[in-house]
Amino acid sequence: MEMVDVEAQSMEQPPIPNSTIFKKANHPVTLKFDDVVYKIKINKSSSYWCNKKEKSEEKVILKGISGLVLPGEVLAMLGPSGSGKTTLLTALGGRLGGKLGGNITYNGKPFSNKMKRNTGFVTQDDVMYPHLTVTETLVFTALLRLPDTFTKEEKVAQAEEVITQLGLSRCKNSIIGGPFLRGISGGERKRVSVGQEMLINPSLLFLDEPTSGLDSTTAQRIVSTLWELANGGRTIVMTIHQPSSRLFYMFHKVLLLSEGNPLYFGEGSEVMDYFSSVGFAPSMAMNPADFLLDLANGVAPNNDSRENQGTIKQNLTAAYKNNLANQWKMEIQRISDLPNGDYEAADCKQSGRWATTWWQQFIVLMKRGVKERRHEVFSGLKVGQVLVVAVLSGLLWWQSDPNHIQDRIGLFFFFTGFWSFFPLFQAIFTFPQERMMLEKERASGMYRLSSYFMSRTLGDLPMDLVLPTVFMIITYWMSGLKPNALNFFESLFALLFCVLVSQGIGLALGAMVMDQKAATTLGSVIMLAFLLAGGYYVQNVPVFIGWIKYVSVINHTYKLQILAQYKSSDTYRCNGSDGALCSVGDFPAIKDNFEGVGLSLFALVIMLVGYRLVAYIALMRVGMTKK
Ligand SMILES: Nc1ncnc2c1ncn2[C@@H]1O[C@H](COP(=O)(O)OP(=O)(O)OP(=O)(O)O)[C@@H](O)[C@H]1O
Repeated sequence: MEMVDVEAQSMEQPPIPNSTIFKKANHPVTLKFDDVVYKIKINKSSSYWCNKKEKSEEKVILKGISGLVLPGEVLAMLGPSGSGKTTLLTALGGRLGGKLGGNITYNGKPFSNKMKRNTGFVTQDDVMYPHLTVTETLVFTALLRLPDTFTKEEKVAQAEEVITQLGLSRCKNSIIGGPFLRGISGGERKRVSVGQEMLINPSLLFLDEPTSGLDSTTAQRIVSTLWELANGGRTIVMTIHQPSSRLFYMFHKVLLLSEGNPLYFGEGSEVMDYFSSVGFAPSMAMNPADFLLDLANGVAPNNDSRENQGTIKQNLTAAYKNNLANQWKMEIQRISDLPNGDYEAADCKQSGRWATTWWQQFIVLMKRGVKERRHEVFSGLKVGQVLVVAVLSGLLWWQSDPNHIQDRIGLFFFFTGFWSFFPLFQAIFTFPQERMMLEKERASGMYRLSSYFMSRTLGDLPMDLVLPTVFMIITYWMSGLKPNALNFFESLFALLFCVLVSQGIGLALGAMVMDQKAATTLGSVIMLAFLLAGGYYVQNVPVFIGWIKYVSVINHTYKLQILAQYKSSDTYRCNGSDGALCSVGDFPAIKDNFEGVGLSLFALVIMLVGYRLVAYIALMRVGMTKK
């Protein structure tokens, strides 16, 4: 109920007439697509029962689609589920790689980075950070996507203007929300998604099902907004499932698809006449969109027997080829492309592929990350967990006797184990959780991967290092380890090294696997192997498996922890407090740890950099699109 009220209230807002956002398009685009064919290879699943082998097969998703959209026009692509609408939209938006045939041009040129900056793409899922407010979402997008020719104040003003124009003023300070977090309504969220693209004032705008899941009034408002945008000389292409007749008549052009075949392309207002002319007139007055979807499903008026459905689709495909295909091919040839001169010239000034500098991207992404994750980083649960473990271990080892070497090395091993597992499992979710956002933003060329990577890995670092430091202060002094600043800082240094390397392993696993469940399973197996080879449980390892200890972060940091407290020449009373003095260097469980310190430090440095490099390389495949 509350949702409806907010929606209704925001709809009452009148548009501002002198808006720059709704003014004319900067660089109008004529979009032509001729005979677009898209094929994919699919692995035909083998039959379990017949024990057949797996075969790969080519599937044709788009079977020769042509069309033309001029500046000022809205093209709606209709068709049943699976007919190829999203695939075609993605192809036209320059985001589809693979076997794409045919010819797609934008003012006579293929898709380029320049065109990318002039293109908005609103995906079906509204991928946004749930904890940011509407204003924060749009301002951060403006700061990243608008070029440096705008000042920071102008970018913020542009975001404010989009908020007003899209009727979002009443919810501008509300959070976006997500599956488990109540935020703005679905219609408002969709408008924020559109707003993110509007910020760059694109002349070409693609939208995948912008009205799905919305009530007809909200859908009407969104399509009206798009219609107004088209009026300013923009070229708008959208997919839509089942528009009401009110909406249908707002589309300048309509493309009807069925199983990848075009059944109609042309003026929306002429579609009913066309189908009547080829023998398919509705038997009663009905919403044209319903009628078209029936036809695309092979359901003709007064004839819905299943056997005829295939034949009807074939007839409609043939009718399109005979009546419309050539006509549109000629039209595509006839319509001359808009000159690109001023656009190219303007673009030359904005050199390079990115709207902003590396440093600006880094700073904005860092600020956005801190805002989005403030609740997570300062989570009471996380801090509480660390404090409880610190106090508990401090109590268990309370003022431990220095002569009880076995107890003490147990404590060092516990430090190391806990601070390997904890940061690894925190870091492992980082990239799988952000995958959709990264894909969306990288596809629209918002920032470099390196600036994102650095901001994401450095952003939480202070807090990531504060927690182990607090842990060490509590446990170190409670357990009565050497009361000396040098020893304390050496132990702390070893612990922080362990945290950073384990974090790197988590980041790399998450980025490589990109699946939270699989990554955690893999992470626990790897860490368990490192723990077992850590040098505490077993010292006499068979040679063929002994190499594990060289790659075990736990083994190297455990060694540093021991060295922070003991020298091999130190002595202890080996038979209780009155016993004889023995050398620590001879203590069986640690005697091997007094050698190879340099090697351990070197191995840790390599791991510190190496795992992050692996994570970076693994991320390079995310958001890779055709250019
Ligand atoms: N990468 C892929 N692998 C396998 N099948 C694919 C792939 N991409 C597309 N398809 C298939 O291509 C067809 C068209 O998909 P597409 O998503 O374009 O349809 P759609 O008309 O947008 O459907 P919907 O309205 O349900 O979103 C579907 O049968 C889909 O399963």
